[in-house]
Amino acid sequence: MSALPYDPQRLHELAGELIANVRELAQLGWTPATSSNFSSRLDERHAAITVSGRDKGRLVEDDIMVVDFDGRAVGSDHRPSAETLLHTQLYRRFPDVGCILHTHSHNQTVASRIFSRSVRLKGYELLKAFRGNETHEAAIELPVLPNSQDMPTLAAKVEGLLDRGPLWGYLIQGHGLYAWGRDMAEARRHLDAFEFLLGCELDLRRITTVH
Ligand SMILES: CSC[C@@H](O)[C@@H](O)C(=O)COP(=O)(O)O
Ligand SMILES: [Zn+2]
Repeated sequence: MSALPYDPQRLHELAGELIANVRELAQLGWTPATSSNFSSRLDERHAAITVSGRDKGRLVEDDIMVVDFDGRAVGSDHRPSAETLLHTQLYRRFPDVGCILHTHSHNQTVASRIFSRSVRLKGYELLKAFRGNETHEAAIELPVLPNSQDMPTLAAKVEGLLDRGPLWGYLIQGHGLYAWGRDMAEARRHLDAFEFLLGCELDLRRITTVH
């Protein structure tokens, strides 16, 4: 029996899934210069999360560590992602959140600087990619938060947003996107949909500006 307070076999499986998915995201250019961080819920008290500062395009199993929901390293002395609190706050608050993906793509970064408070996504068939949306006639808000290096400040702003209604993600100004879901597949779907729709919104802005 393992002395660890989590299931090491489950950690191994989740690490494999994180590594495979993050590699794809890195190949898309969404994790430049060691940016971005990723996690999966391990159980009701622990998450597997990327070690801070690692090259997300070249992750190996040692680059995935365990934290408890207070953000403390468990079973290793690695330093967890600088933004661990933005992950653990979602795991604590929503028992059905199973995976959180944070990326710094070009579209996400540009959009986060152009749209000041939120991006309203409306009239797209792809809105149905977001859990709970059945029709393109819906509109969803992607909030934009001011950036901060102070994670408790950022996390408090996120809590305020979460109090207002359902969210699938948020942008941080000049920084990137957080998206989540019940599992990796759903979190990827939400992340991919946000990326695609932000690209559309940026193109629409360009076209409108040219004419
Ligand atoms: C390399 S700058 C990006 C970081 O400051 C941060 O925003 C980020 O996404 C990655 O931080 P990390 O501590 O590796 O999880
Ligand atoms: Zn970041």
